[in-house]
Amino acid sequence: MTGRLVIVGAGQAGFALAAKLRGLGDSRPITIVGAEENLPYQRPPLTKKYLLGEMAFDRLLFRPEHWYTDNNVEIRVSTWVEQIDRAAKQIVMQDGSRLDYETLALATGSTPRRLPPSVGGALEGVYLARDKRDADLLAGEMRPGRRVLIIGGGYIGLEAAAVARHRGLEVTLIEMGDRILQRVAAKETADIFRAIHQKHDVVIREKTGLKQLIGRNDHVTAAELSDGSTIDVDFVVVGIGVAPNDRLAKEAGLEVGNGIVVDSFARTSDPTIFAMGDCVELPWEGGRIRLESVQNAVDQAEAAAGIIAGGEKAYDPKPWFWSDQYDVKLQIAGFNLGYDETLLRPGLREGAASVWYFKQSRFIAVDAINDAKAYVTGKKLLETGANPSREILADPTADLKQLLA
Ligand SMILES: NC(=O)c1ccc[n+]([C@@H]2O[C@H](COP(=O)([O-])OP(=O)(O)OC[C@H]3O[C@@H](n4cnc5c(N)ncnc54)[C@H](O)[C@@H]3O)[C@@H](O)[C@H]2O)c1
Repeated sequence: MTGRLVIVGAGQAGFALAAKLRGLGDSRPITIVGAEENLPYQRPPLTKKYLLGEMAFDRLLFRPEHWYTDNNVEIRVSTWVEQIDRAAKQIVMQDGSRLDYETLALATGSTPRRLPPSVGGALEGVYLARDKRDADLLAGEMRPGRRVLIIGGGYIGLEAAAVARHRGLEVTLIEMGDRILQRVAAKETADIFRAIHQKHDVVIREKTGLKQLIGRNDHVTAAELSDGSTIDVDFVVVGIGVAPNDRLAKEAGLEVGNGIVVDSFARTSDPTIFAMGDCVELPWEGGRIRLESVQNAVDQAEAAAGIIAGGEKAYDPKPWFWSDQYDVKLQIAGFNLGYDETLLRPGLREGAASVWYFKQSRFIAVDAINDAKAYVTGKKLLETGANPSREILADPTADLKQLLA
């Protein structure tokens, strides 16, 4: 029988790899090792329905416990991997125990950036929003009338703001960049989301960073902002980005850039070690990128499963993302890296719109806001490589179907 596949990381990518291999009929022994105490679960609802209390944790699990036994997938939770011993083909746990592998897969994900203790990051009442534990702690703080400061105007910050308003909290969100969503979306999309949050009484302060958090008895009570103002707060949510978990790979001497470097077959610089998901840097249009998304974790892991099982099909990323805030659904198809032109298309229904991205006149991505038709059309165009007519896009009464003719 083929030797053991060890998967380090029990998140979306690690689970998808094991599930796909079994789906392909591959029966080699598999062990998934994860630092969290839970069976693998979906993270996106943690800042949406789970945080709102509208979804029980059981519904977040990818599979119930018996799936792992039924499929001969050993799962070791609450287990921290300390080192990869490539010479011995073993991983080394924190307690010194070792596990042999024939093939190793690193699906270690990413870690949220923390506020340094020098600015009050270690005070009580300062939360991240990454895993179930964070979401449970945050949910306990979300009571009507309380004042929350959200640091960071990315998806974490905006989704947390929407939940907090839903729960009746007073919300201030600060973004140190020129505008919210600067890393991930165009100005037009940011303008729409700023207006939506302002309509829901979120105070959004852009070009405003944190000077320091102030505490009493070790608990945060106020925040001094970069513009010299001070606001009183009951607790703080930090959503200031993530960094790839590439330490194990780096220390094992694998090639690491902005994440673990892999080829289109999810292979690292060691042919017996694969890597996938948030922790990797992968080939993209002649360069390399890191994609932080569910789509990438699943699709890359599934492509890697094909390779591990003996196939030859390379991973060709087809990025898509989504975000839910209030009653607004943002769906993104494509990846807007390096865009030099955008087109805002108002939707026919109130509150619907789409932002189309171009790079050197080539269509590369669309943000669809409450506009499923724009999303589906954009996705299809990207699949076929067709360039949409600007005239049709710019005419809100034109049927997008024409673009696919
Ligand atoms: N719906 C979704 O797709 C979704 C939802 C939640 C999280 N995520 C993912 O989770 C990861 C983390 O999200 P995120 O929102 O933390 O990251 P992000 O990098 O997208 O946004 C962080 C924001 O914080 C700002 N910032 C950084 N330091 C700051 C400071 N000291 N003061 C004020 N602002 C500061 C940055 O300028 C940036 O705009 C990302 O990969 C994100 O895409 C995705």
